[in-house]
Parts: sequence; structure tokens; C-alpha cells
Amino acid sequence: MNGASKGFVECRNIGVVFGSGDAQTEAVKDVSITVQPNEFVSLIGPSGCGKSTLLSIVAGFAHPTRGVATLDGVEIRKPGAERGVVFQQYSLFPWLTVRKNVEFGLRMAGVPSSKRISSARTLLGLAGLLAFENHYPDQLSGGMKQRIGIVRALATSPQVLLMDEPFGALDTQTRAVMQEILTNMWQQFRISVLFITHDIEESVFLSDRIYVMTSRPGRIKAEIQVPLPRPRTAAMTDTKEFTDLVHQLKSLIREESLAAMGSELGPEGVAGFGMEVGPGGVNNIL
Ligand SMILES: Nc1ncnc2c1ncn2[C@@H]1O[C@H](COP(=O)(O)OP(=O)(O)OP(=O)(O)O)[C@@H](O)[C@H]1O
Repeated sequence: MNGASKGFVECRNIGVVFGSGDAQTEAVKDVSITVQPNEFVSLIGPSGCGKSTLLSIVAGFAHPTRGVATLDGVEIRKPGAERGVVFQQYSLFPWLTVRKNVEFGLRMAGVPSSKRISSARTLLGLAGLLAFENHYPDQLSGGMKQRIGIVRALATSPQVLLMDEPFGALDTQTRAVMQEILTNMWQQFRISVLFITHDIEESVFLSDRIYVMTSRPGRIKAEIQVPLPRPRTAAMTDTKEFTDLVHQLKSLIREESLAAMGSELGPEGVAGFGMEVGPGGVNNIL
């Protein structure tokens, strides 16, 4: 487990351009975001606005064209054990048992076998999966696989957990349970989380703070603090505070999704949607 002051992520003036010439795509433009130690921050925005690109930069899988990403003041240049990553695809090794999957990062780090086994078993116990330690991934449900993905990312005691739509493939009920499990584990491990989701309720339920991105090239459109107390409970999702916040975020995203469609749709394409096509693209007229 980490000291309280570790895990400060900062992206400063990040710009990302893919390709060159006619095939050039400006994916992200001048984005500055932070995740404080132990903070849970979500990134939301219309499809293609550069959320995964930003997360990949913080993970060290990609490099920005402009700007810099740092962890605790040190520039991020490559992946590292202090940053755990969880994707929507479970990305478990099918030929390894559940416990061996969780042990994998520790093995790479040269941790001796007995220590690896005890760490993996402790984590699997916390996630309610100890009884499945000798099963193989394809013997488990989607929710269980994703719990293992989270446990595996936590095994190397990262300071930051980077999650790209981790519950996107799960059904609604499993997703709700996973959100509670994640919140519990996050509180227990006291790490920073950068979380991508398309589900606005999920972002409000989980986050301390939410960045809303514009349509491509992605910029920061709004930064919203979530004032709901911790621990969060399912009952909170019925409160006015929660639903007002969800409503506010939905209209911000809707504006951006419409802007993103502006160059693709004509007046016929938007007929009946409460929209019109003007010189600057699609406008919401509701
Ligand atoms: N390797 C790449 N080469 C060229 N273009 C890319 C590459 N990766 C991403 N892009 C483009 O950059 C833009 C941002 O992509 P990105 O996947 O980061 O968006 P996103 O917000 O995560 O999208 P979604 O919500 O649909 O997952 C998109 O237009 C995408 O097509």
C-alpha cells in the first residue's frame, strides 16, 4: 500500500496528432488535467474525442506530440509497475490459472514464489475470488474476469490505476456490483484512479471529479466536482443532487456529440431529433 502523497498525475498542455499529410488526425488539443493522490477522476466525452489516447499517454504506451505527462513530477516515457492498467477487454492470459494471472506482474518484477502466492491469494480473497484461484479464465463470468483484471492490476501495488471502460462489456446488474467492489478496493488501497467511461451515472457514482471533453480534437470542456459524500451507496443515485449532476453532464455531452456529427449529417439526417444544421454544424434546438 502506498504513502498518501504518491500518485499525483499531471498532463500539461497535451496535444496529439496522428499520421501526416492528408491522413493527419488531430486527436487531442492542449489538454491539461490532474489526478491528485488518492483521487478518483473520470474522463468523459463523445466517441473519438481522445480519452483512450490520453490514458495511453499516462500509461506510457503512447507519447504526446506536444506537452508532457508526469507522475509525481517525473515525466512518463514508458509503462511502469507504479501504473496499473485495466481495459474493457479482460486481457487475461487464458492458459494461466486465475492465481497465476494475478501473480504475473509480480513474477515479472522478480518477486519470489512464496511471496507471490500469498499476495495473490490475499488480493483474490478481498475480491471474493479465492475459491476460483485454480480455475482458468474461460471458466468464469465476465464480471469475475474483470474483477481478476482489477486484482491483477493492483498486485504490483501501483500508485495509479488507469481504467479504460472497464465495465463496458458487463450487464447492468453486474456493472453496479463491480462499481461497489471498485469503490471498496479503491478506498482500501488509497490509490489515484483515472477512469474512462461512456456511462454518465457511473462517472458520478464513482468519481471525486469529472473532466468533460469536447468532440475531436478533444479539449477540456468542463471540470465538475462531485460533492456526494463517501462511502457512496446505491440509494444516493435517487437523490436530487445525483440526478441534477447527471443531467448537467448529459447536456454537456449531448452538445459535443452533436458538434461531432455536424460535419457528417445534413438537415435530413437530423430531422426529428430536435436539431438543425447551421453553418457551424449541428445545433441543439430543444
Ligand atoms: N493509432 C492511431 N492512428 C491514427 N488515429 C488514431 C490512432 N489512435 C486513435 N486515433 C484517432 O484519434 C481519435 C481519438 O481516439 P481515441 O480512441 O483516443 O478516442 P476515445 O475518446 O477513446 O473514443 P471512444 O470513446 O470511441 O473509445 C479518433 O479519431 C481516432 O480515430
